[in-house]
Amino acid sequence: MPPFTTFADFRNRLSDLPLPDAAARRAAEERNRQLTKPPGSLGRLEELAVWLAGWQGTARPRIERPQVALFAGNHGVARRGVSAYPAEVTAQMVANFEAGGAAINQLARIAGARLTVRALDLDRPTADFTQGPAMSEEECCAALQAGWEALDPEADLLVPGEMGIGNTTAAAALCAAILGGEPETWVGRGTGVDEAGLARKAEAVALGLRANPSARRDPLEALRCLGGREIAAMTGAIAAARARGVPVLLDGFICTAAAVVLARSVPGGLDHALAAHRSAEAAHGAALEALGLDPLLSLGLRLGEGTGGALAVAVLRAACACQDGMATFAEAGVSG
Ligand SMILES: O=C(O)c1ccc[n+]([C@@H]2O[C@H](COP(=O)([O-])O)[C@@H](O)[C@H]2O)c1
Ligand SMILES: Cc1cc2nc[nH]c2cc1C
Repeated sequence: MPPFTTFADFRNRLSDLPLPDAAARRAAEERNRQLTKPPGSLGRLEELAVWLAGWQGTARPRIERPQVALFAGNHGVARRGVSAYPAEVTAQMVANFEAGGAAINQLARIAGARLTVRALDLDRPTADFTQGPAMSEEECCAALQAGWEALDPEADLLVPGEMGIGNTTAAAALCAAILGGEPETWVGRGTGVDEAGLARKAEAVALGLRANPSARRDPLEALRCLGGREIAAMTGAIAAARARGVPVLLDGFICTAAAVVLARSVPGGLDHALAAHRSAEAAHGAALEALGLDPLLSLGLRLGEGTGGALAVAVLRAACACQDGMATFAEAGVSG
């Protein structure tokens, strides 16, 4: 397939989306009813098994090849004192991911997930969005395309992850433009900024909305004007997974902002996604609520990198193990 170079190409690629298999869902519900437990006693695990059954087209779904697709990008807005860390940390952490020394390397390993890392033009930060658009449509499409291509054709579950100093400010601006509300309600402590840093973040978001009036008109335009390359790449990867019917576990606030773009630009675009966790970033709960997503975990994480998503793979595996391995009442001779 040719790479998309316009937002229209991107939308076209998502015009005919697969639906979950209703017969497989019913078969999974039927099997679930026969397993040796009181109905509903495995709580959300039961819903997860049925949900996965729909996407995998089988009553006994399994997670065999999960992928954590990690993207890194640099942000012009980082020059405005909106992060507790300098922008060089983005590239330094990419080296750390490649050497196996970051949190996500450990969590992807114990999740049995393949970790792929894609750094996007780190020596060419996006433009400072308080002065005008962060990216051209061409640049934004190149990042969407990089994300689309990063999805492993053999993956049966995707966890998008990100690293980008300053990106909680970009994510806050995206949420404000697409979901509405005041800048102050969307900014949070990120990597750990103080009160003054928080005020600079709110100001940057307010200036960004003023400097980019087109951002409120269209979610992909918001992505171009206020987002960043790693955010656009996550949108592209989540979209590629949707086109292939591969389930997605969303990570923290920045990943959720990338998902907001897709949810609000393509009908049903996020039907294949669950929220892995609610991060400690103040506005993450509100962003999840706007998407109608109820997070699986809440562990106070605020790291990004796909860490919350990688942790939640174990929850999906647990749902599959029970659905597949439990005996039925008839098999076990247990009175139903
Ligand atoms: O995932 C989250 O909810 C999350 C919350 C706070 C910070 N982060 C990570 O921290 C970086 C952004 O923080 P900041 O303060 O530089 O905007 C970026 O690399 C994210 O992966 C991630
Ligand atoms: C050290 C460090 C690691 C990170 N991983 C994701 N975001 C990060 C931000 C910092 C500062």
